[in-house]
Amino acid sequence: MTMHPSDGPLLQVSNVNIEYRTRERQVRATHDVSFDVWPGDRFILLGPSGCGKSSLLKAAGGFLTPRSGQLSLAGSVITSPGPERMMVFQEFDQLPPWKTVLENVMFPLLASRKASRAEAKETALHFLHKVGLAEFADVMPHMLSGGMKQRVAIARALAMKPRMLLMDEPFAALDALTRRTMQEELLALWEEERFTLLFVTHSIEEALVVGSRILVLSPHPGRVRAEINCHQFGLNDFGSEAFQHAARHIHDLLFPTNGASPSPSSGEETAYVAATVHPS
Ligand SMILES: Nc1ncnc2c1ncn2[C@@H]1O[C@H](COP(=O)(O)OP(=O)(O)OP(=O)(O)O)[C@@H](O)[C@H]1O
Repeated sequence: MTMHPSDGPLLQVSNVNIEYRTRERQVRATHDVSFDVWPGDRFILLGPSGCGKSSLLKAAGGFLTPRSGQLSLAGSVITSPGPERMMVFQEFDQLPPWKTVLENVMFPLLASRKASRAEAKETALHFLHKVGLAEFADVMPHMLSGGMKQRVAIARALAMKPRMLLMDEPFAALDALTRRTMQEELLALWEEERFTLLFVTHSIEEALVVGSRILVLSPHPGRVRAEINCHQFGLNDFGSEAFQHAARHIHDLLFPTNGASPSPSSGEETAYVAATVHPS
């Protein structure tokens, strides 16, 4: 990581409107979404199905262009995918099945000409070791469990030393225990590598555990509902009163009752979560 926090946000998302147009219809996925991700942030996009989380992640990845507004990485407008933004998806089939685990991790390093074959192998083995899979380097992906495949995908992304790691519900298809372990491992990797993370989830608990900041989105089209600081929570806080309170608070933001706008900044709530709520 070469950027210093004083250099400004790493990712700037400004008034982004994303639309999909098919022959039959036009779908507005996001409306006027703005947020900043700073170097070293673990920034979460949280919201119900259809609020445009994946669309925003794809736009940050350079896989789609917003109808209006813009996304910039370190001041340069994002117009296409690039090796400095690596993506990890939810699906277990993101690893080409004809390549071994090692070849899978080496592939982006070789394809982007970032490393010679020997360097790529060394880096790939280093990151496979970090995710606990060095012994599986010569195995084919179909012989791995879902969690192991996700670990390979994470190793493959981190091996590129990206400026930003983009993760689209990477643990959503895993069983609860594996999901918890993977969250733990991701946080341990972050402690070591301090990468900048943009992470999509629809789980409030996962957002609070994995994130340092949460952008809460409301659906149809996706709008910013609130921004919440949550760096104080870790895996050991799951059952704590403060954690439960923060989770309830986010739940109320996502599902306001009687159309009322919840007020997060009143009284005792501020002791648990620092939030900026945006008017609906
Ligand atoms: N390729 C596409 N063509 C047309 N509409 C799309 C396309 N991709 C997404 N959409 C629509 O855009 C909206 C936002 O979708 P998106 O996948 O970004 O939301 P999401 O919050 O990630 O949802 P989920 O949690 O269900 O994945 C939805 O209404 C969806 O139907």
